Amino acid sequence: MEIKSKKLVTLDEYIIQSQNKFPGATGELSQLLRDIGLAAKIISREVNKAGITNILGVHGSTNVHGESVKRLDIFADQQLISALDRSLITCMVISEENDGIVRLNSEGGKYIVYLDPLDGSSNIDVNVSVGSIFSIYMRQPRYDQNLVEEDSLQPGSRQVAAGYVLYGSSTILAYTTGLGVSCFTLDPSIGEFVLSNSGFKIPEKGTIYSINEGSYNSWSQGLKKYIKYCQEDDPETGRPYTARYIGSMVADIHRTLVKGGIFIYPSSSRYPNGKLRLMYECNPLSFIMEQAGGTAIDGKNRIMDIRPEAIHQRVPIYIGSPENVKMARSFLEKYEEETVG
Ligand SMILES: O=P(O)(O)OC[C@H]1O[C@](O)(COP(=O)(O)O)[C@@H](O)[C@@H]1O
Ligand SMILES: [Mg+2]
Ligand SMILES: [Mg+2]
Repeated sequence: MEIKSKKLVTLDEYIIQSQNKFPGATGELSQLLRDIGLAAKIISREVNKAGITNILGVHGSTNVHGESVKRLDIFADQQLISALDRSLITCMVISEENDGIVRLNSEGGKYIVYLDPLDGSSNIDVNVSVGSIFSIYMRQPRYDQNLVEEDSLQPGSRQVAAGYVLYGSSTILAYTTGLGVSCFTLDPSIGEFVLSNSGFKIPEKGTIYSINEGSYNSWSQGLKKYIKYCQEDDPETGRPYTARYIGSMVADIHRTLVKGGIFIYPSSSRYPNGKLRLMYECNPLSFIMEQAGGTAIDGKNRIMDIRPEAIHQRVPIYIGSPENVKMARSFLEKYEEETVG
């Protein structure tokens, strides 16, 4: 009997095939994505054996947001930065774990990379999925080639690529260069990310809502009414929406992409501008979401159109299936008008 096995396409092969479609491409962005893929494998290996290697627990420092840093946060940060530094393509990195801009050895490098090296750190010690997020920009062409702040503060619409790695029951890497979303699964037996889905699309509408309901009392009237709407019977299914909240944004967004629905991190009295960071959480995941056919807004406006003012700035986010986000927005608008009027 003839056994036909499906041809596996690895991340590296896929990146090279995609690059070959653009004869003028220098191959630098492809190299950068492969560097991130390599760092992701090392982080994945460490996450998987975290319980036996003494890498769990706190590092003892706090980051720029005043959050307690975990050892795995630092490990992931170092792996990603050194992978990016090796190939001399990236001039600077901005990471959740570093207060300022990290300048790399290649001052003339074309690319600027934003990183959330380990997303969902509060879940590390309890064996719940965590992730890494990356967002890639090009520096502006100019004669003096000086690195200036404006290079690091470009709106999300200028991202040239973005993606995430989810260290879950399997390790998944998803990325976009603006031509759709491609997903890969790490096959531990061969140590390679293997293509599992290209042209990934989110359902137009879903019946899952995802929000930390602990801060209910400080939500806006419109948000309270929208969540109440989600808890009532949906006219199409005859049932209320399902609530799901993991507490690692990458994992919550990955589920939203696969199943549809909405993920919300709103402003509240504790976090007047929301908790999540524009440049290394919201912009890259919004780019992925839009490329998969979804929507991402701050309550009113498109996340990727926000003009950033600071590298660690926060923003509220409503992200997911287009119909769900549209409905949430209409509730926010309606009740804002009533409050104002
Ligand atoms: O515990 P909360 O307030 O619901 O916040 C959860 C959110 O915070 C984050 O953990 C922040 O990410 P970091 O772990 O990278 O700081 C998101 O992943 C998640 O969506
Ligand atoms: Mg995070
Ligand atoms: Mg983090």
